Amino acid sequence: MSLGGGQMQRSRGPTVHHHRQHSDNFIDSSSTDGAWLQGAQEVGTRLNRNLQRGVGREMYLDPSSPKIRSSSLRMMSGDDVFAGQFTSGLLDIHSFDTGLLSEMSVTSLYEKTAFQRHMRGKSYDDFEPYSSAEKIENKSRGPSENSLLKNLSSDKEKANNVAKIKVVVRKRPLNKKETMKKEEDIITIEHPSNSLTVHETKFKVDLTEYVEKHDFVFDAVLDEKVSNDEVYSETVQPIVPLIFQRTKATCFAYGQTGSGKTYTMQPLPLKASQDILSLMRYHYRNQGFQLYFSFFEIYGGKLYDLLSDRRKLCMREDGKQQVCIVGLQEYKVSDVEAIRELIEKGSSTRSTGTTGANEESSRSHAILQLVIKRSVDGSESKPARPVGKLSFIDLAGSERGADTTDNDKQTRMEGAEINKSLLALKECIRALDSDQGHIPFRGSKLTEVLRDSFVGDSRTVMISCISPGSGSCEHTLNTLRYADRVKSLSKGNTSKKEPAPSSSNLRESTTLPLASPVLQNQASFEDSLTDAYNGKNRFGWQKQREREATPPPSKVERVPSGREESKVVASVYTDYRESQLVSQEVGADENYDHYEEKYETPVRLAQPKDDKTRKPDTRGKGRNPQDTEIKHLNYDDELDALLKEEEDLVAAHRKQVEDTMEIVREEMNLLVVADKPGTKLNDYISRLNAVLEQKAASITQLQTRLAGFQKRLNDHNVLVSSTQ
Ligand SMILES: Nc1ncnc2c1ncn2[C@@H]1O[C@H](COP(=O)(O)OP(=O)(O)OP(=O)(O)O)[C@@H](O)[C@H]1O
Repeated sequence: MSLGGGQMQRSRGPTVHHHRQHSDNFIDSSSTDGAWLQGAQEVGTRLNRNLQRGVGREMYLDPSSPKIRSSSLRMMSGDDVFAGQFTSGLLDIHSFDTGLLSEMSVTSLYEKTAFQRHMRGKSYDDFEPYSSAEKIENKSRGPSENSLLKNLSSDKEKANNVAKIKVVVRKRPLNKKETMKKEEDIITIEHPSNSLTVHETKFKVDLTEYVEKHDFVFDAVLDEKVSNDEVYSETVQPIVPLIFQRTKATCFAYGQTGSGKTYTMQPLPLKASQDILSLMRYHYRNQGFQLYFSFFEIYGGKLYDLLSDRRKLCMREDGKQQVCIVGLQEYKVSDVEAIRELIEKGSSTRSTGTTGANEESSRSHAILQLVIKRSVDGSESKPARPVGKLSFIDLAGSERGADTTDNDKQTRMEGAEINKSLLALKECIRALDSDQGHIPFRGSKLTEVLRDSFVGDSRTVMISCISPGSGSCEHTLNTLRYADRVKSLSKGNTSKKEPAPSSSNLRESTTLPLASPVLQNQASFEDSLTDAYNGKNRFGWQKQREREATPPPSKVERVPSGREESKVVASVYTDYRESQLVSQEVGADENYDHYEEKYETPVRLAQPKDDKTRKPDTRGKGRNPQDTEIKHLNYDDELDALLKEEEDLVAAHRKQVEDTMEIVREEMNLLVVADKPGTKLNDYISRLNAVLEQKAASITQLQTRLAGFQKRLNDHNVLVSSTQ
């Protein structure tokens, strides 16, 4: 097997690691600041210092989150260090004035094919993604843009083949802590097949060490040498053009604390914004598209606006079951610089805490949304209505629920909430991918908020982040199993079972080809509408048109475009009272783009699991209670199966411990009898004790998880009985 990335080292020597990406607090422990905005965002951090000074001080004084430690504090404490220091990248940004550049026609862009090149391995520097991106935009024919336009030029048919769910795994390099602890890199990656193997060290009952291999296959597997730019071109870039065609796309990172979720997610929105703005500027020029930005977090089941002093938000459902986030500030943005500032501002306000694995660990799910709107007649003077949405979710660490070392009440509550939402998210994705009529979005706040991303023409990209160290083996396997389950039900593979661990069980890839999402060659927006009307859009375009007469959301802050003004805008905050009133109005008017047709869709008749060809009936309006019951039963069955699996796991572990203890007792008896000077009996006993402790710890963890499952099952039953 050719080893991509970190070769597993069975020797105990220092493990070689790659350190291609800039990270102050990675490997070099002298600095531990920065998570969401780390490394590549230093430039922005410096630029945004004034903004932080002006508005950041009260943000972390929220009494409802006593454990929250805002990174604003730390950033502000470093003012002296950064004052007046700008990198050349930043100066480069300012040396360009996009407004003065003449716009290049799409045709001429296509002619510049010599400039088109594949992003992988040749992308612009990770250290200054924003400045580089800005330069590319201004040059009008940089790789990012051309890559996008290339997508646009391909056959439209292929767009329909873009997988609804794409599961990508990213492995980070060993960090300094792991290296110091002499942890081995236990992940090997094989590139052409996108397969990955976890080498888990285990002990037989006679305490002989052996390695168990767990093989997985995903849509893409990215090793520690892959840059953030490459991550972007592999994950989000292909779906950017689709959001101009009424697609709701969601990209989220999943994985244990410290595995690189924030590091991975943080640059993506900005890169996506860059591409969106380029498309608006060149491909959809003068078609009235506008880009809106919002950023909030879900912490302990509550919503907070990260761009508005962590103001508490409420989620309400209107009469048509549309979710409105009351009070959420949306910013109209028209240049990358403004977006960067907003990202920085929101990130510095996010709830973080310190864990053993990560100095600045995210305690919340952060949701950053880019909404494309379009004014009714294509002119910017008229109110805009939402067209498509791209949501980025940086999830809290996946292992929080099983975190037994940090088990104060608040952490346990955080863990319970996080577990609940992760399970609910998985259920929604699975339902979504198997075209089920019923999407269980009520399972958690997270999925409720993302409700409109789970209906209609949606796309989901899941980036599973894993730590390579042997000390994280169990969490890594959990992450990969979660990812595997999300993927395994997609496109004809209904197996829920994870592969039996062995060295030769590499499964066939369940993935679809990584087709570029494609739009019609130089298609106009009107062309897209025609396609939607012809049945490609499950929302029903007719209704959409009727609703277009509805006034637009008045909660949107009108942001003047241009670099100078954008800074002002980023720090403008409307009066709380006013925004509440306006937001409530918005909710009442239901003037957000509604896709109520989908929500009113009757739950379809349960179909045989192997019948993949039948499509759900999304046209009728009637609701058959019997069908609903069947659906709920199916959902119950799934949860029961999950629970059963978990119980079996616990039982298996318990049995293993009992067997081991039995053997230990027998062995000890023999050894005690045979003990003579030099038999190293004590060594032997302490090794046995270590094994027992390890087993006991994993049983405790499993029991905690089991309790979580049971609670969710109860919640679920309550929910089912209340909806019946
Ligand atoms: N691919 C990578 N290359 C270099 N450094 C990385 C990479 N991934 C993560 N890191 C570093 O690892 C540390 C932890 O990463 P990060 O904060 O993104 O983890 P996380 O999964 O978001 O954790 P949490 O769930 O606790 O918030 C950071 O210092 C980050 O710079």
